[in-house]
Amino acid sequence: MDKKDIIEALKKVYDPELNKNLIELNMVKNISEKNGKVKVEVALTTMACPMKNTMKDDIVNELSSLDGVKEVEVEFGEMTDIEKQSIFGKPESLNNFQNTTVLAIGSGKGGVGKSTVTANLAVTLSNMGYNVGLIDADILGYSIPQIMGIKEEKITVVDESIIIPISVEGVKVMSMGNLVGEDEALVWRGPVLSGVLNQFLTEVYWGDLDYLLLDLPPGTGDIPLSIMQEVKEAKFLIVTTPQVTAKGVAKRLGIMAKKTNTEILGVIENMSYFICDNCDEKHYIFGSGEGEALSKELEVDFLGEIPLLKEIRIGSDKGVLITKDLNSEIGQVYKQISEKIIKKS
Ligand SMILES: Nc1ncnc2c1ncn2[C@@H]1O[C@H](COP(=O)(O)OP(=O)(O)OP(=O)(O)O)[C@@H](O)[C@H]1O
Repeated sequence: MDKKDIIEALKKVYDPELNKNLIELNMVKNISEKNGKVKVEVALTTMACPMKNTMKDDIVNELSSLDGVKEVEVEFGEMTDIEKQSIFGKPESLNNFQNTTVLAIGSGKGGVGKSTVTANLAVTLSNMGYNVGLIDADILGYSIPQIMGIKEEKITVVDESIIIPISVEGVKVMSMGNLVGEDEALVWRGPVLSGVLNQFLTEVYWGDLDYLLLDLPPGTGDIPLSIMQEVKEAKFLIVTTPQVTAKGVAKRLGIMAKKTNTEILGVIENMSYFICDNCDEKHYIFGSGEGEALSKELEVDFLGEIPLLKEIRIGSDKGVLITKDLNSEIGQVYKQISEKIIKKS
């Protein structure tokens, strides 16, 4: 039996998601044959690949049709990070973002208001006269279109290759939510998600930006890590709430940033206090001082406290940005935080 025949047969087996054959994708790591028994070792982009069984069946079918093959064994392994990058690409070194400050906004826990803070920071920076872009890097759990009132809008693609972001309140926005239907089931794999983010970074026509904000998924998963490792220009902002539990998990993100030598611009505490309608006093209902304590523990700046406001919640439910008016009370809170960011970036 000639190995060349086996390779030719494997060229007929495609990764259904990537639409390329196994040889082209360099997925076949080893082929052995003894007395009509063929063993093929295949490296997948992830062991959780939902197409594993389909690929196995295809390999068995193709190889069984070769003369002399009596038995086919398929063994799966996983590609190395470098091999994955050769398939999905790496973000370019942000060539067209030479004069852009990239701000990656992360949190430990979900629900601390990171997306709300990102959207309002973007609008505030834009109101202060800067050119601002925003990438919803929470590819599957996107909420930026809802918060910014652009749920119904669709991204424009010119000449099948130039992707034009949506403009809202002067901010250019790119979110998966404007590319797919709201309830569309997205069962994507880690490397594919990173691939989408790379595309957002490299294939979208952003023009000249002063600031590019990335709304990260919560926690310390693949996306925050790949940004820390690959988007060297990114500076991190950590959003937390006054609860001790939120601080604990946010700290892990900070530690991850430190380990990867990623700059942390500072910590923002959201939902810090509630101003009572009747007595006009600040009530620290979730506790106080945890955001500042986190910044001290991470040895980074504390950038400010954002109040818990009914209007903020209503605003994001309705897609109305509360910081549209830079001179409003909340507009001023965001302006002060933005000024600190500008100074440090
Ligand atoms: N300062 C605030 N005052 C009142 N409500 C707020 C405030 N910040 C955020 N919210 C509300 O909290 C909810 C969660 O906010 P958001 O979606 O921004 O959180 P998140 O941290 O991005 O969550 P996830 O990471 O899980 O997507 C929303 O309903 C939002 O309107």
